[in-house]
Amino acid sequence: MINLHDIRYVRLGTANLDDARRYATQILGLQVAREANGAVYFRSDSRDHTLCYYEGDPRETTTAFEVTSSDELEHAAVLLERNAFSVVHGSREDAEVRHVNELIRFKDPSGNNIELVLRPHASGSRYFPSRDAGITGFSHIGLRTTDARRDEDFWTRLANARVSDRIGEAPLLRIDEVHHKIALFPSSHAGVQHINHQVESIDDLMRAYYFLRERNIKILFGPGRHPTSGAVFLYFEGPDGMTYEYSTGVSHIRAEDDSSHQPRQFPGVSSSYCAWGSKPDIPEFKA
Ligand SMILES: O=C/C=C/C(C(=O)O)=C(/O)C(=O)O
Ligand SMILES: [Fe+2]
Repeated sequence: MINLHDIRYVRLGTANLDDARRYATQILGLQVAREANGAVYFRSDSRDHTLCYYEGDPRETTTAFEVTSSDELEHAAVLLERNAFSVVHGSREDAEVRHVNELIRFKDPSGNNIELVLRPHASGSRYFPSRDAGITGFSHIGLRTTDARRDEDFWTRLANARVSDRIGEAPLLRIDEVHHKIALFPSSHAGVQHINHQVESIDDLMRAYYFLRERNIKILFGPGRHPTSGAVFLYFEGPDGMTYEYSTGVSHIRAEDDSSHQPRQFPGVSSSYCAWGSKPDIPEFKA
């Protein structure tokens, strides 16, 4: 079993690094950790970085998960290879660029780029956001899947993910007590579908709504409440067509309830995505 300890960072190629930097700081509100070798690293919490934009193809998206020991990393590599996934061991330079001690890379069955990293760096300095967006940290991603059942099997059988709920064929998967850290949304192609940051309160979310509208940032969904995790959310458009989400109040499934938790099946209708009646302008969320 691949033991995913936590989601760690997303790496995104971009054709315009200046625009991406401006957006990530002035709109999203993240802190620049550093700029180096054609890449900008952003912090959202106490970690070294949780987002990296680099000069490259915007269709190239990568998600990293932390594993907790060298044995776990090696075990994951062996298990993946045994199941016919091709695994690349990151070089020393790859690890340095990612501010981790070691990593392996592979593609999930849909072709999503996944990295497993060992000892990703923490930061000794306090997170100091570029604007007061109320961000408390990077929390989850939506991943596109070309076959939701197959990929649910991959994440839950080969790795330690568990299904918290499903909307239609889309599973929301947890790897710790948080309702979900990965959500798989059916699509014709692979790639990160959305990037979630938690904010402190509904006030932050509503402040963001007016802030974004004033700056002509396209609101894609919300404000609303997800019936699944109970989180209040707002989705909006980022550089290169990426979707960003702020949400607050995501539910937890406590360790003592983990084995008895029964995923709920929500139908693929709009009220399963938002309990308040907001309609998504996001293809993967359209009922
Ligand atoms: O619309 C479906 C999304 C559900 C949730 C949730 O329950 O919080 C997400 O955050 C998501 O996967 O986007
Ligand atoms: Fe989300």
